[in-house]
Amino acid sequence: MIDSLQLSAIGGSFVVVLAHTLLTPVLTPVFRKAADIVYPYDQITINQYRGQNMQRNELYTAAEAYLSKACSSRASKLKAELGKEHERPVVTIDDDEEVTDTFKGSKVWWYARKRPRSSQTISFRDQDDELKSYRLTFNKRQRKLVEDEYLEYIRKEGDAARMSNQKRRLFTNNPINNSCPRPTWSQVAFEHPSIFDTLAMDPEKKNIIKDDLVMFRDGKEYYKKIGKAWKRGYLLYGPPGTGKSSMIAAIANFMEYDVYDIELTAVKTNTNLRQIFTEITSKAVIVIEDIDCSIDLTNKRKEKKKDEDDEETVIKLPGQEEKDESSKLTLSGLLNFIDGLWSACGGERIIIFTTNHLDKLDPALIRRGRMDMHIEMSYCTFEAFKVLAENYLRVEQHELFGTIRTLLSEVNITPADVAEELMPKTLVEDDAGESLKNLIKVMEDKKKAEAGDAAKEKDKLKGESSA
Ligand SMILES: Nc1ncnc2c1ncn2[C@@H]1O[C@H](COP(=O)(O)OP(=O)(O)OP(=O)(O)O)[C@@H](O)[C@H]1O
Ligand SMILES: [Mg+2]
Repeated sequence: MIDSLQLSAIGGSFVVVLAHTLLTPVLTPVFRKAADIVYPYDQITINQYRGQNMQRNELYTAAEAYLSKACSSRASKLKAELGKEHERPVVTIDDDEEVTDTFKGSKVWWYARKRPRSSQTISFRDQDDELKSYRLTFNKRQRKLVEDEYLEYIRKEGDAARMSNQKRRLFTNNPINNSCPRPTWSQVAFEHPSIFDTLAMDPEKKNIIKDDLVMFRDGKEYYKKIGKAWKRGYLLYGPPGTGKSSMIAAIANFMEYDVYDIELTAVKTNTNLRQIFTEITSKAVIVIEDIDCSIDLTNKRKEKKKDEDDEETVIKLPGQEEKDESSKLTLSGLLNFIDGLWSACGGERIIIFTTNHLDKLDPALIRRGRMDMHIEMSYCTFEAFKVLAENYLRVEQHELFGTIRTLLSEVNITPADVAEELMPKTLVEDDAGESLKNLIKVMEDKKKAEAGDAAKEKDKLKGESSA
């Protein structure tokens, strides 16, 4: 009979691992029965990390949030930290403290444990020299209720509490060097204010993206049914200042996910990449910005014969020596995390690449299925301008809108440049007409400059052909 279990949540199902038996197998049934009468309880241990301490155990995180919400009032030893938006301190039960909970009329005991990490244990979190866990104790008769219903209930309630309590976080991977040979993450509170309403782009396009995100968020069962990992890839491309980073923030805010901003140049090998990926929890937006600057794929591809396998292409990091073959990050390594076997670890993840140069990327990296949706962030259209005018000037209509519409169809101006002109020059100034006139002047100057450039180019071509 198993009396003590270790438990982890992996991709939606619980895996029960035999930890040790409190009663030895040699006990006779009669003796066992007597022992059950003396101590009729079973225990489940929920460790903070699972799998050689490589991955966070999401059941632990959920239990922590659940206990904070539902049981902390019954504990006498508590710890407090600031929650979302610094609004109110969030109180959780302290280490070595026990609280009780009741589920469907049955009482259970939660005990928060902490013990020192042994020197042999591998950790990618150098700051953690202690292993934490919860020990859940319950009457043997409630074993089925706990395993089948209570733990799932804890996970759901805990996840909901975590979302409403916790500040969302922005993670970035630290560079690997002699003093820090293993990949680690740094984190800060994610407080970017960009949302879909403030994003300047065609409302129709915006709605398509929002619908796609909602489909993804609610699609756990669907993804399972079709046998696909629960993840979605978006490729954002367009010139600088068209809102790619703002779109990432809007997606993260819309989904209420944490953001993992991966600095590929700080990753040296496929092993490092695997280590940082396995640390990422679910409900995450994984971002690789300016992917064309982080990696150099095209030159290598050109050197390769056409029929060679794309996926063996070496990703050459800036400054990395050609001869440095031992420490390399390969395209196959990166693809493995986007849609290989490792991509299914964690679940509910959005992967976003951004680039200013779509043509510089290897087609293997951005093919549909890997990057499911390609989103062009374009120069400012009239529809996008109206969003900015509403946000910055609080005007929906103005007599100058007609002129602006015409100019926007004639010159390429980024939403960032339009936003700059619409921004009042002083905090007290609130003259929409003045800001719109400034914008018109900037666009007219741009138009003249472009016309001058075109004329010069024409003259040059004429000169060349007559020579
Ligand atoms: N589509 C947009 N909607 C709203 N604001 C925008 C938009 N595009 C740009 N901006 C404004 O311009 C600033 C720069 O935009 P952002 O950083 O999102 O551009 P980007 O496409 O990521 O540029 P880069 O390619 O240089 O990284 C933002 O802080 C925002 O204020
Ligand atoms: Mg950007």
